[in-house]
Amino acid sequence: MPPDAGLRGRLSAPGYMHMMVSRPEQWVKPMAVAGANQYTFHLEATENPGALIKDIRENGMKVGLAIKPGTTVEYLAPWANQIDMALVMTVEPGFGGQKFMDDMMPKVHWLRTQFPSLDIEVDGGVGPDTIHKCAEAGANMIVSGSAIMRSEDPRSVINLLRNVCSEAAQKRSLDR
Ligand SMILES: O=C(CO)[C@H](O)[C@H](O)COP(=O)(O)O
Repeated sequence: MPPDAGLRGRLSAPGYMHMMVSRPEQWVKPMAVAGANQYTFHLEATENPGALIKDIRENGMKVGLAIKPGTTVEYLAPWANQIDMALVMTVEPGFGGQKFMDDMMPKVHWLRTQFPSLDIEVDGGVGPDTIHKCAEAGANMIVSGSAIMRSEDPRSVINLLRNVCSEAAQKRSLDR
């Protein structure tokens, strides 16, 4: 998205930016100016996550922190109390249509156990066949591309994904 002032308020959904880029520091200001509400960067892409978190907040955005499949959740944990959302990638970043990695679910489960009120997102290969695993592990935000776009009934897929997540969240809150 090119830097363009004034998107905030004109977007029908929050402007959540997932920056799969190197040197994420350089896009904070342009995204804020463009109207982004949340800026998610990859832990692997910066040498100073603390400074970047501070900069994102000072630019009026919420903070998301993503980890690639090869990064263990212990690297994210020290930042968890300073962020709004943890993003566990369930494919290698790059392109849609890849196979969901089941073995990322222990990361989600661990984060949910340690940080009950943190937003936890999964991204990659999420659809009707995999959503139950994500929701049961504790994800409350999902990214789904192919499963929706390739469906003959995208609306029903979206509804299913939403319902599975909200039922799991409701169950968790009753169990607490
Ligand atoms: O950007 C991605 C990977 O880099 C996402 O995984 C992708 O956009 C979501 O698509 P899909 O549901 O097809 O995995």
